[in-house]
Amino acid sequence: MASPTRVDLDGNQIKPITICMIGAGGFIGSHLCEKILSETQHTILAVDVYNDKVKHLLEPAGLPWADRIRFHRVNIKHDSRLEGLIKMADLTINLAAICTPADYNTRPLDTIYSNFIDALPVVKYCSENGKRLIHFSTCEVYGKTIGSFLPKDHPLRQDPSFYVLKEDASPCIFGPIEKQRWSYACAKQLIERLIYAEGAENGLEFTIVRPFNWIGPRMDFIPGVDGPSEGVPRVLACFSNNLLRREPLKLVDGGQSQRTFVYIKDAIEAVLLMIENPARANGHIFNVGNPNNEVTVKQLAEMMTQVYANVSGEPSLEEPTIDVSSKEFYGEGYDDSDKRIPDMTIINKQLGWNPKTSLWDLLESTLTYQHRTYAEAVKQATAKPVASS
Ligand SMILES: NC(=O)c1ccc[n+]([C@@H]2O[C@H](COP(=O)([O-])OP(=O)(O)OC[C@H]3O[C@@H](n4cnc5c(N)ncnc54)[C@H](O)[C@@H]3O)[C@@H](O)[C@H]2O)c1
Ligand SMILES: O=C(O)[C@H]1O[C@H](OP(=O)(O)OP(=O)(O)OC[C@H]2O[C@@H](n3ccc(=O)[nH]c3=O)[C@H](O)[C@@H]2O)[C@H](O)[C@@H](O)[C@@H]1O
Repeated sequence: MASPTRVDLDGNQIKPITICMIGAGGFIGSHLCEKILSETQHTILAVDVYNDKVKHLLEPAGLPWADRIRFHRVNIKHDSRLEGLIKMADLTINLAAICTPADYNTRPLDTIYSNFIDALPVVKYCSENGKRLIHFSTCEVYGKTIGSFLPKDHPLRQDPSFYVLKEDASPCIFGPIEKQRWSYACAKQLIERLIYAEGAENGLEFTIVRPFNWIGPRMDFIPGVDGPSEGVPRVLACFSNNLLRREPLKLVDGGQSQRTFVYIKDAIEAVLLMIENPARANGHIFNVGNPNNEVTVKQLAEMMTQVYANVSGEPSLEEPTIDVSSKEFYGEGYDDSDKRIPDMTIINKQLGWNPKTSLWDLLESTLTYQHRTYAEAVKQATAKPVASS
């Protein structure tokens, strides 16, 4: 229930504000809308081209927050209503982006336009109208770790200063231009630099968020069920799809890359703290991740296989994984981040935030959701038609 007397981290009463949330219909946006509507009195102008993931917050009529959310079907590439919506709000949160790795090397132009060019007017309107901006960047701006350039058995690879990623100290290390995987990271880096410069030269009040593999219910789509059959979503949805269809999970280049996964509900707590503590969040770039949940992709596949067997009651396959080359899986121009451990000093100091949920627990609740939501639909989609006599 929304408490009428919410206070910020400094004990001041929080006044309800209006938030223009661009990309509100996506994975993160849908969780953020849910949180804001159920726990605060803020109002949301929800902007997206799709609303399937927030339908439950918009209908039926008479929901307790009905007068605090309005969906605007707007494509920010070409819609003159954008500036008006930003002007009506106190704060703009920009989540809109192409952000699935399968697109970075196959649709590099769309990726660069979406992550840089299309974000430009949002920054400009916020700056010109004196509005606060929370912009979603990515941990991919760090690229590869310094340690990855050392020989495999070099002892400095074990030294955290060679791999832990710090907002104010780590360099951004991308591959060559022909590795088009980096089109996304590079576009996100340039928009971060532009926002930072608007802050420095024109006084824009901004916060930049760098999410580190946030995962949970409603992430991406299951190919052939609520997304294109040939589509390649991010790893959680790829592996969920394999498990639902009882196919081996595909390990790209052996699944040796490492990731830290954070539960979406923990991460959303961090975003709410940023929204409600502008004095502590403005001018900062924040890593938001869970350094305690590190696994290789291969280990993730093994855990998901085990957890899914528990939640579905179906035994796992005898050979639950297969190796595929990145060229076969993603095509020419793919490259990978080797390891992603977020340094948590800044977010901890400014907002006192720490993630709580273990990888095992977050996989249990997420795969329970995947099973309940998709198992029947996948069964129907894969059922062989009965031969007519
Ligand atoms: N999920 C993560 O762990 C993660 C990690 C790093 C960065 N991010 C960043 O966070 C943001 C949100 O990610 P997500 O996981 O929710 O992705 P998502 O794809 O689920 O959501 C993005 C939403 O933006 C909308 N959108 C895209 N272009 C638009 C346009 N031109 N006009 C209007 N709406 C448009 C899409 O329809 C979609 O609903 C992105 O900027 C992404 O780069 C996410
Ligand atoms: O979530 C994030 O923090 C960021 O990272 C993601 O990038 P990445 O982690 O590489 O994307 P995933 O699709 O989640 O892949 C993770 C790893 O699993 C591997 N993978 C993926 C899918 C699959 O079926 N098998 C497989 O081995 C990939 O090659 C990669 O090494 C995306 O770029 C963004 O959504 C986001 O900016």
